[in-house]
Amino acid sequence: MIVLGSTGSIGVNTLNVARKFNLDVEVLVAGTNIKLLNEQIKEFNPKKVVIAKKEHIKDVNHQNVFFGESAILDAIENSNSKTVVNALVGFLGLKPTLKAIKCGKKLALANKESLVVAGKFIDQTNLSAIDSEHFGLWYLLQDKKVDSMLITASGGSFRNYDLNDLKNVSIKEALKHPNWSMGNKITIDSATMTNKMFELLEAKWLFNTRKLDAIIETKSLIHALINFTDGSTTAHIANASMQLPIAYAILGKVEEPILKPVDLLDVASFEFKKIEENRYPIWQIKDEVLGNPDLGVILNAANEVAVSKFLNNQIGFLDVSKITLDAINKFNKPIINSIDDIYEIDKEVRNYCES
Ligand SMILES: NC(=O)C1=CN([C@@H]2O[C@H](COP(=O)(O)OP(=O)(O)OC[C@H]3O[C@@H](n4cnc5c(N)ncnc54)[C@H](OP(=O)(O)O)[C@@H]3O)[C@@H](O)[C@H]2O)C=CC1
Ligand SMILES: CC(=O)[C@@H](O)[C@H](O)COP(=O)(O)O
Ligand SMILES: [Mn+2]
Repeated sequence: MIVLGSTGSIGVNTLNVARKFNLDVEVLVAGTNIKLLNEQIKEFNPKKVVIAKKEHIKDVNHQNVFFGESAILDAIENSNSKTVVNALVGFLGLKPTLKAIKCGKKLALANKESLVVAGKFIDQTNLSAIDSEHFGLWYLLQDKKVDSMLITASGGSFRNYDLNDLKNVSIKEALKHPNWSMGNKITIDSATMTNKMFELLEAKWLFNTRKLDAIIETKSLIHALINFTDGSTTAHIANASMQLPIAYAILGKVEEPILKPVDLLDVASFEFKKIEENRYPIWQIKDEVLGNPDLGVILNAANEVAVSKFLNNQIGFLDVSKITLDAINKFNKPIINSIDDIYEIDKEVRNYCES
């Protein structure tokens, strides 16, 4: 298989699954963590490696190293592998998603931004999503009439902070997720609840319904619930590890043990909470965004600019949601008829939010 983003949180978990099931790794794609990449090269012996920057090529212990976006696309096109795992973060993942689909590859898609911005143009015939909540929904779906679907949120790094303190929180505090170990960008998305907004859009495209909502479950052990028309509700419960969703997305069927089952006596109790708009201002636009999923490209572009500014110490935590809400207010009627429209609007929104 090809692993895009092999040095990230999902990438490393993907290679853990590859090790466990003895899967062949033909191409590794990484950004700037060359030390970890070199360890991965040594263990998995890929035929080709792609990195972000030309100046790092000399540090990579491999004969066949390329760099940049077009090299990622070429690597997908010229590979023998049937499966591509896209664990890149952000808008950068969209072109590789489209290329993998065009080349007829099976796509294990962690890069949720691809669906957020371009869900209506993404052919899902050979696609499996790598996201704990959507894996949960997929696992729960059975041949019964579904009324609605619920995904859960942890509440993020600041779920217990006094609201008055949110103005001055540090980057270090924001990166302390209560339950999951993930990359920086998604950890901030989780703290603002934008990750859950993305996941509602992701679910809309994956399951073709708008009867969707999210609630907080503080232990991240219940990932998804389905309300069936008959009045029953089922819940997907699993320990917080991405190895289960990744294994299913790559292998389709898994009969070996992957995780230890949750010990409910040990857990003792669950706590559920409403997602409040005063703590998570982004939640004000939930219905608007679900009602018009084309807003996903605006939401994503503004959020990427804002999160990057926050992580570079240029703005405060509360400004992240402010920038995103302002962009949604400004670009509230996007006209999107093609993938090219998406690249154009993405650029326009980024320019607006940067200025
Ligand atoms: N982490 C999780 O548990 C979950 C993540 N997701 C989604 O999966 C995706 C990945 O998340 P996560 O693994 O946490 O993110 P990380 O930040 O941990 O990893 C991102 C990966 O992309 C690589 N990368 C970044 N920029 C470039 C570039 N220009 N060229 C090539 N490679 C690049 C990074 O390389 P390097 O580090 O070497 O610079 C790294 O390997 C996101 O879309 C996220 O929303 C979804 C559900 C759960
Ligand atoms: C592991 C995973 O799927 C993440 O998307 C996770 O859900 C993020 O945590 P939050 O529930 O805090 O957004
Ligand atoms: Mn998730």
